[in-house]
Amino acid sequence: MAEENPKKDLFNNADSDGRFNRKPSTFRSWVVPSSSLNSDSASNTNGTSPIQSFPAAKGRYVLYIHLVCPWAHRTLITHRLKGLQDVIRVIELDDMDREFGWCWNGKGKHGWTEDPIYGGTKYLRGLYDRAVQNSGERKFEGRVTVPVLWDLEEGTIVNNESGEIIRMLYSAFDEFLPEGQREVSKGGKGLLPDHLKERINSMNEWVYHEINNGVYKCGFAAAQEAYDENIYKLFDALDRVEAWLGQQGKGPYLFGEDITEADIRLFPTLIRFDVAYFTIFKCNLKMIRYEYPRIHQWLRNLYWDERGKTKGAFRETVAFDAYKYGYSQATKQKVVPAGPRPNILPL
Ligand SMILES: N[C@@H](CCC(=O)N[C@@H](CS)C(=O)NCC(=O)O)C(=O)O
Repeated sequence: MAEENPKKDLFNNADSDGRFNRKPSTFRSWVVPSSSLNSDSASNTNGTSPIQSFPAAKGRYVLYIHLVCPWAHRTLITHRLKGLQDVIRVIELDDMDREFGWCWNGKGKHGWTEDPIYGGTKYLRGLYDRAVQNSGERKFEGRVTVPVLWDLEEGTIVNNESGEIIRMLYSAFDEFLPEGQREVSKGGKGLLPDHLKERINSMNEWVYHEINNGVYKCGFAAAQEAYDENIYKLFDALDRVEAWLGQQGKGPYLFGEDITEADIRLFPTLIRFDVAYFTIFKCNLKMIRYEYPRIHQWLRNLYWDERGKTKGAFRETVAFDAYKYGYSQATKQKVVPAGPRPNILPL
């Protein structure tokens, strides 16, 4: 049975030295506002697929996600925060097969058992194959990851790098949104305002390496040295966020009064922390709820949002039970932990 004895086990996440190394994403094109479309293609720096510009359009693009994945989660939060529900359709994968990867297994709210757009395949891999077949290859040979921004018109993947997808969602589709929801109308209060861009970029850098990806370097470590090398860096970085929130003074968000990209990128990791990374990924020197009072407050402000700033974009995209199950599955543990309870404390 494939589940018992896969030819290639996708749940073996560490390299031969026991370390987890996240590979660069393969598809790196951009959707741009239709008015600024430039037909030139530049060659890609990582030598994979060429970088192209795709015109923004309503109903043309689809975002494929899985609720467990924190990288997909940031795209889902942004999609919801921006109010893009009628512009970009979201399709949820509901399971992971050890040999063939992300799939539809009838467990999602729609009960899909195959790709709801093209049919014929139950695996996201089918879409990756379709994307490369358009450029003459037979099969996609890299890692099949979520999120994916798919173009229905050209039948290809525009981009599968979450950090880039969220940046497209901030403003590329604004022409289809009411004036008040456009990034430009928000001035200095947008998701990535000019005056904060440099500081946000520099925070992204360490948060990505030490926290977003740091939890994976601990959780997928298959050698003691690999775990030891990363666990202290992770908690040093969390200490740094705790101190950061102290210096910010008024908060309640990482850069003050308004939600920015920095919050969107940190939230998916920290909402999973106590319920999955602490228990299943052995990121267990401290718990957010007991040992990081400022981070805990920041997290609950976003989740419970009593100020009406989030439009439910954070809380309604969270799936605690899926995290407990999904990370247990990804680390080949047969038993799913029950706690901690509650999944998140009230404000
Ligand atoms: N750089 C990518 C990483 C995405 C990623 O690694 N997603 C994971 C799920 S959390 C995945 O699809 N893993 C499947 C695999 O590597 O086989 C991004 O940020 O979009």
